[in-house]
Amino acid sequence: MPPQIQNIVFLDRDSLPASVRPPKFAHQWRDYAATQAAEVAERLLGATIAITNKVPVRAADIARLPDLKMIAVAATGTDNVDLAACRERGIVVSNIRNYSLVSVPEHCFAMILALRRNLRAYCADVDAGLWQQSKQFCLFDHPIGDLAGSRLGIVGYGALGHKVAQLGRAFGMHVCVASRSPVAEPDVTNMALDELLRTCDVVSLHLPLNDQTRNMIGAPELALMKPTALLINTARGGLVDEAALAQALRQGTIGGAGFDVLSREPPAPDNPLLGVRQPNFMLTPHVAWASAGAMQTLADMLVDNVEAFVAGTPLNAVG
Ligand SMILES: NC(=O)C1=CN([C@@H]2O[C@H](COP(=O)(O)OP(=O)(O)OC[C@H]3O[C@@H](n4cnc5c(N)ncnc54)[C@H](O)[C@@H]3O)[C@@H](O)[C@H]2O)C=CC1
Ligand SMILES: O=C(O)C(=O)CO
Repeated sequence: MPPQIQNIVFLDRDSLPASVRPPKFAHQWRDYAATQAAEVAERLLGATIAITNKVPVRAADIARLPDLKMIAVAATGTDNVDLAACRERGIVVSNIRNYSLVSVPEHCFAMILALRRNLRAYCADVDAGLWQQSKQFCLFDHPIGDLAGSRLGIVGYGALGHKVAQLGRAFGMHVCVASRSPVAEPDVTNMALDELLRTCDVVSLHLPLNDQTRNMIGAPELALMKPTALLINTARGGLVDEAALAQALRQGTIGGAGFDVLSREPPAPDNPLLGVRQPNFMLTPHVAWASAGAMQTLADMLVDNVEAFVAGTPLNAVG
């Protein structure tokens, strides 16, 4: 029997500026630069393998795609795919693991250091000519903190949580973890989420978005945090109630926040966090993963996943 030709469709090719090698099996490949939610089913018609970075593939799409056998997610997070509908239909969903273990933690610490040392406020002062008017050699008008000796709280202790903890220790921070099961590591203090929020100086989120974690940080949780504490979110926007965070930042009930993700991306103009123009809030456009090296590793792993599926030995299956 001749081998079946796989029909591969990449829904958002422009979201991965890296070289994607052709898979080593008979196939037809179609790229779309970007795809709107309403176009998904039509574009995947006849596809056996779908590739998506962030385009949603929902139950209603899956119901219209009898040929679909695999969804290769070009990311770690699979919250854009209806995993239950895929399970029901026997569609294999794979993700990319451990590709950004340098890029994301370094992005977290870029934000933590910038916020703790008030770099945005100082750079704005220099841009506004305030240093030139200073009566002494330095201009000191915003508080600066050190990381050494402070508490780093990590929520979700998987691949990225571990790496962020390692960097935290290198900065002399004491690592506290809120995870689903206690961590047996001598230099980690296990805590319930409430205690972690109450006692940590920096809180960094590293867990997937799902029905259990959606909006897990809302007004009551933010109210537990120290007025000097920083909240860092490079995981998923839906983990945090954005209106409640905007209010906490405006009222100064937390020290600051560094976010790389929002509940909807690209964000709607009325996203409450877009309106927070304060130096103690930093927002980056979902690029923590996007060092050139991490993106190329991801692209290579993506094709590994597709090849493994076609060989009958799926890799990184989710759900
Ligand atoms: N901003 C960016 O560019 C990137 C964002 N991400 C996000 O980071 C997330 C984490 O990535 P990894 O660490 O690689 O994933 P991972 O699967 O290695 O770790 C996730 C951890 O969260 C834990 N967890 C799940 N539910 C929990 C709960 N309710 N309470 C406490 N812990 C819980 C899991 O047990 C696991 O240890 C991804 O799901 C993705 O959404 C990942 C890569 C890049
Ligand atoms: O890998 C992920 O989950 C990301 O968010 C990067 O796209």
